[in-house]
Amino acid sequence: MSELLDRTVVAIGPPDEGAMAQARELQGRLTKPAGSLGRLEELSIRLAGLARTCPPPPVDPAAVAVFAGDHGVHAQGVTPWPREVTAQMVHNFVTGGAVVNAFARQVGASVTVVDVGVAVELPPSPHLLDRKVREGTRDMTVETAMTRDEAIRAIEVGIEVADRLLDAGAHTLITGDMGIANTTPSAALIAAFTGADPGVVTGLGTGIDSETHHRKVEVIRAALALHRPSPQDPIGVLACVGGLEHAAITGFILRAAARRHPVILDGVIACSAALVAAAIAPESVTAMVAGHLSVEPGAAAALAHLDLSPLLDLGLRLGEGTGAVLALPIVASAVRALHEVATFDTAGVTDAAHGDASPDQDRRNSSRVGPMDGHPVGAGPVDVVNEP
Ligand SMILES: Cc1cc2ncn([C@H]3O[C@H](COP(=O)(O)O)[C@@H](O)[C@H]3O)c2cc1C
Ligand SMILES: O=C(O)c1cccnc1
Repeated sequence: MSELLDRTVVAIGPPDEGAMAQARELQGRLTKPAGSLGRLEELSIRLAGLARTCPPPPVDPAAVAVFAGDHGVHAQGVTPWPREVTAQMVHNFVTGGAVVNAFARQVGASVTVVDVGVAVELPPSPHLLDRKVREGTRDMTVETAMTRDEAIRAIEVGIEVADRLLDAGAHTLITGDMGIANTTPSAALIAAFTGADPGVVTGLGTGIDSETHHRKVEVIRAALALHRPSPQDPIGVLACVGGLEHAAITGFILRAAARRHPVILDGVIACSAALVAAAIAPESVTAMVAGHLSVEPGAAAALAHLDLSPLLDLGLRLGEGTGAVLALPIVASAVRALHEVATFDTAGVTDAAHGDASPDQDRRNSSRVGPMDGHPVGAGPVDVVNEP
């Protein structure tokens, strides 16, 4: 591996059972029926285990990193879009015009754009991190997409970007990607790690006809037959059939896990990179939050393999980080509940389990539930309860 990657992997540890037990117990005391927040309760407990404290820190601020790279396998006709669109979209990201920019503004997340392997030289921009490892991968049906060294250097780019964003104050990281043809290496990685047939985990990407889909599946079969990558050697798999942005996202996830911050996964590209991260460091899964379920069939296969369930299912098939950004307010709300919701004892609400509402008037008046006490009902305008 490399010194930086080694250090990152060694720092990844198990969830803190004590903090999880505390969060579970606190969820049971909040003024709501036990279990009524469904999967948000499980999520809050998991995030307490990750942070080793209950309640875990608020998820804001959040930062998206969009890793961009090109793909040699584009030459095999696996996508209708010309390769130039990767560079053109990078320009769109840095000028704030892509979907991920709009969605990130909606939720108050920052967007950082990283060139880890775009095939052409990009004009310098104060909004673009130039971390190009090489100008696109090689064609995986002919040779390995990357050398091992290139794959490791791209992983290190992801580690460095995670550090940069966390050091700048981000609490939650969000994965983003851009790379025309990148659903092909994603499906290849997913087939390699899950053992699923490429015909089952390969989707339509940006939108292809059935003839192109057939070709895409055969291209993936050919690459896997050529390299016979072993999941026991995750970096080898990544180098043979992955992409530079997949490698960077792998490093980004590993560093988030090492520093015990949540990382929200976007669609099929992120899910395939998450398989690489989990194969390198199984405990990194603790830090992963599945933002949404991409239409790409490989995403469901990867998430099942990781035992993660997606928060949203909106029929998205875009990438860039869009689905993960949309999930951010849900993750934030899950944590906020542990910080702000009153407990049965402090709020004077009768708990079905104990039947003993606290009648203590002082405590009731200082609780966060019932702040409208004292307002005559129906007598003119009433102050809003929540500050914005
Ligand atoms: C205009 C445009 C914006 C995008 N934003 C994300 N993707 C997404 O689509 C591409 C993967 O699909 P495929 O494997 O079929 O080429 C990636 O660039 C991914 O980020 C886009 C694609 C296009 C065309
Ligand atoms: O799931 C994704 O992220 C995705 C799906 C189709 C095309 N690009 C990205």
